[in-house]
Amino acid sequence: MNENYFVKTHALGNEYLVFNEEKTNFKLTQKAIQRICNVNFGIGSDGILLKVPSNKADFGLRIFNPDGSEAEKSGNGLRIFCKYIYDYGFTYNKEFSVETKGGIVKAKIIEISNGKAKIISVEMGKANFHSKEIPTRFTKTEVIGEKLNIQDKEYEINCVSVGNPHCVILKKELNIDEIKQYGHLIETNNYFPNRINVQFAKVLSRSEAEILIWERGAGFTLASGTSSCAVASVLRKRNLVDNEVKIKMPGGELLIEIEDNWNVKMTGEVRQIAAGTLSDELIEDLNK
Ligand SMILES: N[C@H](CCC[C@H](N)C(=O)O)C(=O)O
Repeated sequence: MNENYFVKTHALGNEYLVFNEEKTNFKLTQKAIQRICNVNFGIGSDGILLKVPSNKADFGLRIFNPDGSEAEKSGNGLRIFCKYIYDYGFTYNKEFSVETKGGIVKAKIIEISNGKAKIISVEMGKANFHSKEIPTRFTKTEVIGEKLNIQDKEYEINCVSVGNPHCVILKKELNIDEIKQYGHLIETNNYFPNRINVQFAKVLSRSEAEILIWERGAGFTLASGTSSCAVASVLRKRNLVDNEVKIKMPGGELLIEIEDNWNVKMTGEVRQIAAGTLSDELIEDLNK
């Protein structure tokens, strides 16, 4: 593998660039991440995944949002990373563990097509509703059905961590303009010290929900794995769904399974878009 080699892969239209820390000769500073993720001055991406060493799991992963902030976890990012690990021969096993800042997860390659991983499932860990641990500044132990005023709107919010923080709002109808207008205001609201990912969710049945996503540090995205896990957990907590929930997003669908002890499992597709090498000129600019 060349120096500064990257792979660009999408999971339901949520795209990430994967780099191997051992093979990069530039520093992934906040400015470098913003530049690489910018479609005009860089490659363009919803985030960056960096393969790093781990002494607790088979592989280590760091996840960066396009604004340069670091995320504890990413569901689509994890499936994309696992595909990279399998496709590029870092392991021949179909099951392995990955350490993220938001905990260690177990991944399983479920379907292989032409020798490449296509469907992957990840045991994402436990959904955590404890408001301080999410974290939120609400004084109640759990933030389920709490009121949050944002300008002219009064939202009823439900907060959960699946390794990273989420704020789920149940809706009768989903409106893209509304999440684009209010998403950032909720993300950066004073109640959320580490900012927060935001979802609007419409329940379709006991086994299906449709969602829109506003991601912390990224904005409106077509799909999000941890968002799907967060919504399914909140809907289960409110007893609006059963243990298996199909989450429909603008970019596609994920299957989320919630065990009675709040262990969350996510299964879905991943497809590679391109692979290549960053140019010397870009590296020169990144190292400036
Ligand atoms: N923006 C998220 C990380 C990416 C999550 C998303 N892309 C996913 O698939 O889970 C955060 O700051 O927590």
